[in-house]
Amino acid sequence: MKLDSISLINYKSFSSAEFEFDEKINCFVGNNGVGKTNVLDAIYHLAFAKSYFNPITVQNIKHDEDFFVVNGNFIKNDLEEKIVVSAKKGVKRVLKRNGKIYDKISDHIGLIPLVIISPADRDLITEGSDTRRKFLDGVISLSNSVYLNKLITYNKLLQQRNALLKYFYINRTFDSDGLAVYDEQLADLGGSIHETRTAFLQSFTPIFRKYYQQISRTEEVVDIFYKADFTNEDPTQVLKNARQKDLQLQYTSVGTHKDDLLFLLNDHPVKKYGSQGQQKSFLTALKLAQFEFIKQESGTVPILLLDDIFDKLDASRVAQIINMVNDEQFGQLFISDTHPERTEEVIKQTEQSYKIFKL
Ligand SMILES: Nc1ncnc2c1ncn2[C@@H]1O[C@H](COP(=O)(O)OP(=O)(O)OP(=O)(O)O)[C@@H](O)[C@H]1O
Repeated sequence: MKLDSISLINYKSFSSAEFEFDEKINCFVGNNGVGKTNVLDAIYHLAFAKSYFNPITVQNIKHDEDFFVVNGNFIKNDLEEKIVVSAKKGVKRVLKRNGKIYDKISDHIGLIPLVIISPADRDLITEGSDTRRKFLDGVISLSNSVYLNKLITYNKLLQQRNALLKYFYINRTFDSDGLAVYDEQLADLGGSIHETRTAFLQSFTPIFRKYYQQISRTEEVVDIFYKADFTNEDPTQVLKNARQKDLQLQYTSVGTHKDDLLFLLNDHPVKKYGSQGQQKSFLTALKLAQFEFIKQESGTVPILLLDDIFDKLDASRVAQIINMVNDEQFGQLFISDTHPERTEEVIKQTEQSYKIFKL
């Protein structure tokens, strides 16, 4: 998977720009705010039809303009893939592949395998459990559409059960059988979602730990603990036990929609006890494990975007990361950094072809 070139019109800070890329390493360097991350985000936009940083599409249109267009020329399996994503104020965004507009944008997801590692990933550590579930579900769903459908159905049922709880509360009524219908279905789907997540984490966690070890080269031990309501107990019983509480709360307080991942460093929460560099290493290892999974499942080497990767990491960890991604199992890289000299020095050591774009 290679990106040959992109052009941007009215994308964030850019009025108009074109870039022709090296097939291995591409670096964007320059001061804060010059648009390095914006270029990476434009590439992300081509793969996922949305920004990694700003989910509100129109806010990615350059200030005082009405539209943006991002054009990318990829090569996948020796074939050209011309992807164009555009958005206009007041109109739905449009995504085209080789001149043909997608009816369903979701059909595009997966065509351009891509992983981004960015300071914004810290949300995975600092934000609520939904951020971590999204990450987990995103990786699993890429190769498991049955799982994705189960998640969608589970969420629909959950909304219906919550509406029923609200109805009971407002009307001071209760219908045990009515609730039981939802409980059974939620327990069934939730139990299966829990099983898939457990099995996934069993294979994902060792890979993640391997990457953390490679980055840190220390005795530090990291782990991911899966915190779930539907464990060994019968999920129907778990839901039943929570009924009184749910009726008061008017929503379903237990289930797979409450699952969380606890990120641990030497048995302690990395959020509380990890240094900034350790947290960044943790997140980088998570994303590299995600990369390995996507590669396995798609059979294509994903594009890797490393946004501000050198920030907060010591020289040894930076060198380890660059060594790792220099390995032939990694493909084309896009890196952003504020220090041109530092970037070039590190990149030269890889003895790979590279291009530096001074913005
Ligand atoms: N819709 C928009 N229209 C115009 N400018 C925008 C828009 N969205 C973001 N920007 C501008 O883009 C700039 C940020 O660019 P970017 O995040 O790419 O910087 P960077 O070079 O990566 O900086 P840093 O080194 O601080 O990470 C800011 O000046 C911001 O105001």
